[in-house]
Amino acid sequence: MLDVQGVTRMFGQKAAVDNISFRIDSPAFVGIIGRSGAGKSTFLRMMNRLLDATSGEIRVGGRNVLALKGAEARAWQSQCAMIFQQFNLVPRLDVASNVLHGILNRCTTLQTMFNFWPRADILRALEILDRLGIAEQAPKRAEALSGGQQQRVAIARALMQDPKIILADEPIASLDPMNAQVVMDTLKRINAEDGRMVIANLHTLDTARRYCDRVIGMRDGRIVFDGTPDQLSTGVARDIYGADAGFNEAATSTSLPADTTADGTYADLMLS
Ligand SMILES: Nc1ncnc2c1ncn2[C@@H]1O[C@H](COP(=O)(O)OP(=O)(O)OP(=O)(O)O)[C@@H](O)[C@H]1O
Repeated sequence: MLDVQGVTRMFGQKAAVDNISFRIDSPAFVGIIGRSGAGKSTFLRMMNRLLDATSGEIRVGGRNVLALKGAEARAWQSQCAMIFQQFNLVPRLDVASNVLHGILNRCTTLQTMFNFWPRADILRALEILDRLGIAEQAPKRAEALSGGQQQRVAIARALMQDPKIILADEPIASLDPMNAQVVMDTLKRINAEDGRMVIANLHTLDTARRYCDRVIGMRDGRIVFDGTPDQLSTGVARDIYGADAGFNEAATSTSLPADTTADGTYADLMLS
């Protein structure tokens, strides 16, 4: 399904992503973990063609998507929708229009200028918002929503593209644990119900363990771990994060403890 072969991205003399290879054969939920600067975002940005690779291939359905040009490259970008830590919505625009922006590249300039969308597309956007539990927010400005709701709007916009793959670059890094859980549950549902592959860069081990079928650990641009969440022991995590013997897993936790209190006291620490 997805075959990454020897992908490298240089910035000057530095390899941000250094000759990485892996295959994903099913529409799995894959987490990429590693400390800040490990190369996680650079990889996702290459996959989505926001950034060119220096060398290597990413084969999907037999073709190398890194070599696609023009309209074919744009078509590929629709098939692998990306969501970002900062949501990247148009803040002053209503939620429904933000979702419809997922199909911007299929619309004429006039349609976009006058915010005119075919009825069928509007209905589909509302259907997607309803599925994600935020239909009642459709007429509101995006900026009026909470972070968790905004990220669900961004997921709805991605779904509007009907992508095969969803790339999520630290989708919960700006959210409190409660909203983080809602967003991760949403991504998991889309993965399980629709069979869309999800590849998510994650800062925290507990999230990777809880949601992923497979975890890839990156360090200094290289893959240093590729396995199941069960295989992600504290020792392995220590290697991935380049931490010393004093490494404390709690320092990468965003989970809600069972006894989270009404005043919202919980561990909200990340290793960066
Ligand atoms: N445009 C750029 N120009 C120069 N260096 C860059 C550029 N983008 C990324 N880098 C470098 O490439 C390396 C990998 O960065 P990248 O953002 O992919 O890491 P990351 O694992 O996603 O980290 P974070 O979790 O902080 O986002 C870092 O050393 C970074 O400084």
